[in-house]
Amino acid sequence: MAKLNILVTGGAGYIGSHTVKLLSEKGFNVVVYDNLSNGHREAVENVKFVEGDILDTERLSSLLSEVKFDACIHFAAFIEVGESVKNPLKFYKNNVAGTLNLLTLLKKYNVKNFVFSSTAAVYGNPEKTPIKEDFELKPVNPYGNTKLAVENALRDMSNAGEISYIALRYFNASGADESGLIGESHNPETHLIPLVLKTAKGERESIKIFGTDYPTKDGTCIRDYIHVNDLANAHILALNYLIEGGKSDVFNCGYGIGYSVREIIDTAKKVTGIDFRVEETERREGDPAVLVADNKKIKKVLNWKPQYNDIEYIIQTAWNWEKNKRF
Ligand SMILES: NC(=O)c1ccc[n+]([C@@H]2O[C@H](COP(=O)([O-])OP(=O)(O)OC[C@H]3O[C@@H](n4cnc5c(N)ncnc54)[C@H](O)[C@@H]3O)[C@@H](O)[C@H]2O)c1
Ligand SMILES: O=c1ccn([C@@H]2O[C@H](COP(=O)(O)OP(=O)(O)O[C@H]3O[C@H](CO)[C@H](O)[C@H](O)[C@H]3O)[C@@H](O)[C@H]2O)c(=O)[nH]1
Repeated sequence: MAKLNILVTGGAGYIGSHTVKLLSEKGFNVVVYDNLSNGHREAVENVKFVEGDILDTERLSSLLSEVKFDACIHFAAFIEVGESVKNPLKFYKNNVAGTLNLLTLLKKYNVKNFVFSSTAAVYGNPEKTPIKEDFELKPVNPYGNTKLAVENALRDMSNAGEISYIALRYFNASGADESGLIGESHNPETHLIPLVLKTAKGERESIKIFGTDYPTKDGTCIRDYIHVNDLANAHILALNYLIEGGKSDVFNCGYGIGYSVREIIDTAKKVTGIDFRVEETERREGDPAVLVADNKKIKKVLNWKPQYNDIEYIIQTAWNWEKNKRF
């Protein structure tokens, strides 16, 4: 059977590059389309790479007319919540206008299957935990609003028969591939685990705990950290489901287990064997106290099975990467 052609926007980024590696291993023919605004060319050395922007209609059209794609997995976006509050237009332009441009061209070239990177940020400050997909969607920052806007567009397009899509609402992506060849490398880095490990490495003086007065067991925020390769696998399952004719849907991606900021720091000290400085500071604006996924739906419908659900393994793989980063 001929290999299926998959367009991966933002494939040179953190989650994208792990998914691209798995797609290649599973026998898909991958083309990465990325403008390298935050991605790394070295992260996708073994697949076809096109440097381009999702807002660049000409470049994208030329690729779509050259290759007949069976599906698109769309990671390309700006991701930093704090920056989205300061510069919302930049986020609406890239995450919403960019995605609408991509969807317009996919429609023109008859690419009907679409997997979208959504986020737990669409839930805002949920009243209950764990969070189910049918909870109210009320983002508390522009980043979350841009992701919800795209989810809405996809639902309406799907209802009109224009597309079949899966939106995956990621909780906290973390860890790195065991090969040590790819891993998380954001600039600036704002995510807790890489920042903690940079502190262990001596690259930063201390790790700051943003808020110790949350209504949680130890006063710090709780998150659901999912290994990036379990997330990558969710994309493969979503893709196969759509290709086999599955109907459009939305799924949480998380383990359903929460760890506090203090627990992450303690585990990092254990895994690295290094003691480092921890500072307790004010809350960071807009951080919900607890974000933990109810993952029953993705397990049931896509038969997703977590393989790396172990916080020590997650931090160990992130540490292996952090010590020997290639980019
Ligand atoms: N990291 C997380 O914990 C997390 C959580 C929820 C959702 N997400 C979503 O997952 C996706 C991937 O996140 P990530 O952590 O891998 O981020 P990342 O920044 O590492 O990857 C995003 C990639 O998209 C590219 N890109 C951005 N704008 C582009 C454009 N206009 N045209 C072409 N390429 C463009 C960047 O160069 C980068 O390679 C994003 O859509 C993000 O919103 C991430
Ligand atoms: O130096 C730091 C960095 C983070 N934190 C805390 O650690 C937790 C995790 O923070 P991250 O920045 O690593 O991740 P977030 O939960 O804020 O956000 C991530 O997951 C969200 C979905 O849950 C969104 O998708 C978002 O884009 C993505 O960055 C939060 O309580 C945060 O306050 C600290 O205490 N100190």
